[in-house]
Amino acid sequence: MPHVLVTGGAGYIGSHACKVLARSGYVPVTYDNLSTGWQEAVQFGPFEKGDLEDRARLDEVFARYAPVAVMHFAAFSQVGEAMANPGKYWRNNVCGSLTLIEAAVAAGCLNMVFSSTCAVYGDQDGVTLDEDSAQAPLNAYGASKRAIEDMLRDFEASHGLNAVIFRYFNVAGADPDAQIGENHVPETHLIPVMLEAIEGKRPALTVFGTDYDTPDGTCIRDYIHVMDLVDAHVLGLKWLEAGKGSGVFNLGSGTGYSVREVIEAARAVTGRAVPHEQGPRRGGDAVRLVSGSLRAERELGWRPQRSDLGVMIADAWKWYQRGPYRR
Ligand SMILES: NC(=O)c1ccc[n+]([C@@H]2O[C@H](COP(=O)([O-])OP(=O)(O)OC[C@H]3O[C@@H](n4cnc5c(N)ncnc54)[C@H](O)[C@@H]3O)[C@@H](O)[C@H]2O)c1
Ligand SMILES: O=c1ccn([C@@H]2O[C@H](COP(=O)(O)OP(=O)(O)O[C@H]3O[C@H](CO)[C@H](O)[C@H](O)[C@H]3O)[C@@H](O)[C@H]2O)c(=O)[nH]1
Repeated sequence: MPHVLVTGGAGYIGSHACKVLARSGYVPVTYDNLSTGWQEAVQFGPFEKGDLEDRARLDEVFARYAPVAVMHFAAFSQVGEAMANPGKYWRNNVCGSLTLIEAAVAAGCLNMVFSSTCAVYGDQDGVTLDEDSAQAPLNAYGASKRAIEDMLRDFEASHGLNAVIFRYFNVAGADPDAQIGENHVPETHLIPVMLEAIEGKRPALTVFGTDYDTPDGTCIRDYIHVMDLVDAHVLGLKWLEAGKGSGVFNLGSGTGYSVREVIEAARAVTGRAVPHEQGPRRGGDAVRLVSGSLRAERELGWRPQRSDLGVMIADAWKWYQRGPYRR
């Protein structure tokens, strides 16, 4: 069976990708330094511990498995942390990706699926975003991802590297079997933070800003189920294997929900109130990020199945109740 090198395969999205790759006839080889990931999440193929910046280790792993492609998830990805410590983001995300890309090209592995983000767009004043929207990242995280996109284009021009770039909106939910799920320490993402507040693991959810120019004053995001997202990755891999070249695709549901609407949906799904309080705006947050593109559906044949807000929260809740991985 063909091998796929999955950087960040011990993390939230990467581990779900490994599950879907394994059932699609590939052997996912996880390459991860466990900085934010979990060895317990690596259940669907071999694990190679290593850092993106360790070129010798990468060369060894490419030589050992001769992967047909790389799925590159490994990165730091918290907006708040990127505002406080931009150097950490430029070094890990950009320098790490450069080392990986050079190693892939040297090994003759010229297909890459890359995790980018809607944070490359920044705030576009209430516009729904398609792949050609202007880019103005508001933080070092989004800027680091935009730089990697540029890097991939340069390596395509000079070395024939083909890249499918996916710009994710807000990824949510968990494996419906609850075998794997989202587990960040500390957790910063809205839905798992809400579930922690419901369970009393934190006193309350702080709503970051209630004075935005939106119908209820809170930020609007487009949530996409992690299983739908990783299904798109397998389609992207097949696109590359079919020799269709590089492409950029938004991955979102096209529907925006405010923070208050997500809180209400969590109450409806769990039957429990979400303890919450109003707080100041969080630096680096865009007001509204919603995908306005059907390119992935049109060109890849992608059909999201589980990206209803209630289903995403129900799957995250089921995983949360099973009990997350522990350090
Ligand atoms: N979660 C979201 O909503 C979201 C949205 C847009 C984009 N993304 C992107 O998706 C990707 C995966 O995000 P996630 O939520 O699964 O994050 P995660 O933190 O759960 O997973 C990232 C994984 O990468 C590993 N890693 C980080 N730096 C590494 C390095 N230098 N060498 C080796 N391994 C390293 C971590 O240990 C972790 O297992 C990231 O690139 C992120 O920017 C996520
Ligand atoms: O405790 C919290 C956590 C979040 N929020 C709000 O909930 C919304 C979603 O916040 P998340 O932290 O869950 O997600 P982000 O939109 O900040 O970030 C996500 O989208 C980004 C693009 O903007 C990046 O791609 C990032 O990796 C991905 O997690 C935001 O309006 C945020 O202000 C709160 O009010 N309280």
